Amino acid sequence: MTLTTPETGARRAPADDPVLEIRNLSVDYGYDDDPVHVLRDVSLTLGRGEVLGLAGESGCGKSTLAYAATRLLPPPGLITGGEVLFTGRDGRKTDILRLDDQSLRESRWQDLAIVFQGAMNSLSPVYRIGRQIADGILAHRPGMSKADAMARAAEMLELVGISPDRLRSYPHQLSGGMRQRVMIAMALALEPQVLIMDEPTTALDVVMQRQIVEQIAELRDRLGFSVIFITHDVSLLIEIADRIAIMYAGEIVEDAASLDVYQRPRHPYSSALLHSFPPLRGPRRELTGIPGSPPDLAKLGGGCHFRDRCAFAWDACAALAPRLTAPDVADDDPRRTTACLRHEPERVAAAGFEAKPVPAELAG
Ligand SMILES: Nc1ncnc2c1ncn2[C@@H]1O[C@H](COP(=O)(O)OP(=O)(O)OP(=O)(O)O)[C@@H](O)[C@H]1O
Repeated sequence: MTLTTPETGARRAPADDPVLEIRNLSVDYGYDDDPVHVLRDVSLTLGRGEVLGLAGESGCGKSTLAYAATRLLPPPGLITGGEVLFTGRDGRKTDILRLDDQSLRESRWQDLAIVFQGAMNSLSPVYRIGRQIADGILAHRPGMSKADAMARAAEMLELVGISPDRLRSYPHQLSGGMRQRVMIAMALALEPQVLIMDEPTTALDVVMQRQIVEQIAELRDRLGFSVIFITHDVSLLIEIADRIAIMYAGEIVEDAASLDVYQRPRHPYSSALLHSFPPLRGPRRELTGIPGSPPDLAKLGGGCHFRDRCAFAWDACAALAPRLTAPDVADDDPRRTTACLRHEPERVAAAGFEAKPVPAELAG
């Protein structure tokens, strides 16, 4: 699989032409006096044509981010701050969080489409899939004839590698992998510029996962849309993503080019996560897992939230919250960021703690 642009064959430069900018997004769950701050000041930029992977253990807030950024967050979730700026093909920026209902309905699926976890189970069992895809198209293109919508549905099925004969199939006549492809076909039918995929392959076996990931990469190369691909399996992201953001306890802790995350992780959590999943290809890595479990977001204190599970933590980590900064490693890509006090020696020293060097494992 290639991570190349169709026009130039060059690897994409990250985010110098942003299509989606999530800035300081914060989300609480609960309306009472003691809500849980699930996302805190999360910022992420998706470049045009880029595949951005978002990885982290279960419960770190990946789905919350996807739902909040698309204004699909169900109660008791509440967006408490931030912006989600979408840049259209004409260069105009709109803040999705501030769109009125009508504009939001128009924007959804046309600008930004979503395939959620278990989406394949949301197909109606009583209608043939051709009708379901065509209905989705007609909801946004009321002037289109039914025949044209059905022709478009056939075209979309072909695009995701399903024979148009299957237009007349009911969902139960398709395998799980085919149903998930139907959902991808539906999401792409209105030619959105951004596709958000939340664990789109988790329910599928490894072979099917791989086929679907390869297909998304191929479609992206062909059609030029941008993707946020969410998964807990960072190895899968190495296969598809140009850039990877690693989330932990509701915050981004590392954001870098995919190969940099894979070969040169700078955050102890990224490194630990890489050692939790077998790579899909390439040399085998020792699988060590991550000791302990993620913190309860309702009981987060100060300092670094990963410190109890981190092999490199020291007393500064209990007192200071790390900030996303350029890693303290010579010759690193200046655009990459990580949130670990090992990379903030001056701040640590200024706060009166001993500054510790970046360990060799995180400086390679
Ligand atoms: N409806 C809700 N009410 C209260 N807390 C919630 C609700 N939904 C999610 N949460 C909490 O928000 C946090 C983030 O959940 P979220 O589903 O976004 O994480 P995730 O990283 O996508 O996990 P997974 O990979 O399991 O989907 C979790 O700690 C979860 O307990």
